[in-house]
Amino acid sequence: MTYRAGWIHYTNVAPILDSLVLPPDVTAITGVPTEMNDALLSRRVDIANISAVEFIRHAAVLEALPDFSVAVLGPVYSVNLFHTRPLAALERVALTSQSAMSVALLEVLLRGQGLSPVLERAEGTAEELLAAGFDGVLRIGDSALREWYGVVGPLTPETTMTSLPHTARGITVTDLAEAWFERTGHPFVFAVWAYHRDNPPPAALIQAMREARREGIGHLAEVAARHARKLGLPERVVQHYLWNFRYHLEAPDRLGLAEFAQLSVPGHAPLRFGPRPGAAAASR
Ligand SMILES: C=C(O[C@@H]1C=C(C(=O)O)C=C[C@H]1O)C(=O)O
Repeated sequence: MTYRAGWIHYTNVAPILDSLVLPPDVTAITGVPTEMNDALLSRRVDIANISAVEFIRHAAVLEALPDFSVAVLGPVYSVNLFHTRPLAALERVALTSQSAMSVALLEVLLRGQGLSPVLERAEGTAEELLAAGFDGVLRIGDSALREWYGVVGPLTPETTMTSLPHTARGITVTDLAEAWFERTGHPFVFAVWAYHRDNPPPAALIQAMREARREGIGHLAEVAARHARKLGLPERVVQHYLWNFRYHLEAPDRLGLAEFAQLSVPGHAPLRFGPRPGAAAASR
């Protein structure tokens, strides 16, 4: 039987997905996070890199690969709240319909500070929505990275990604993963590779994904150069953006995930992960 994968193919997963050679009998479709979340939950696909909050919400039926994540420790650059007033004064915030995870993170961060602006779904660029009367706009993925750089860039030979300002031209960019780090000291996990517990992926697919990730990370400069051209961003920006991700769901990432799970879905079912690489061989 064919095993169906659903990939969120933002630039941040390029180091895993770009060199992936699917084994025979595995097919793949692509889409934005909310589409892939739905596709997995309604079983239109069998495995997907989904918003981690959906994995938490459906922990009773889902399991995740033990060593794959889209996570960061500190800024992520592509999950941004663009705002024209201080956070405490926000009244009306536009949310993208592409995202589940970042919306949940924004809610946790706002609630943690006792803030409750009106949150509304609305599509458009940050500058369009700010001009349309929103005082905050949440954006994710490639367009958020581009818009961030458009507001706070350009890099000069003397500056680095981390030294760029947070405010320029009257717009402040709050990087939600950086805000999470400041609050918790932990990484933030945006996505995990999840599947229904009764339908785990074939070993050949997991193996192919691990090989693809090794290849991608080993050739990060080339991956970054290719995507920089597509995005219309300097290579330096995309290279920094990509090396900054944590793709292996390591112990610190799991800590961050568990902490977020407790805050966002109190009383959730235990989070389950498939066997770690080499676990079967080691226990024989
Ligand atoms: C960091 C990002 O992570 C993505 C954000 C997601 C979400 O907000 O629901 C889901 C999957 C992640 O790969 C990003 O795309 O900017």
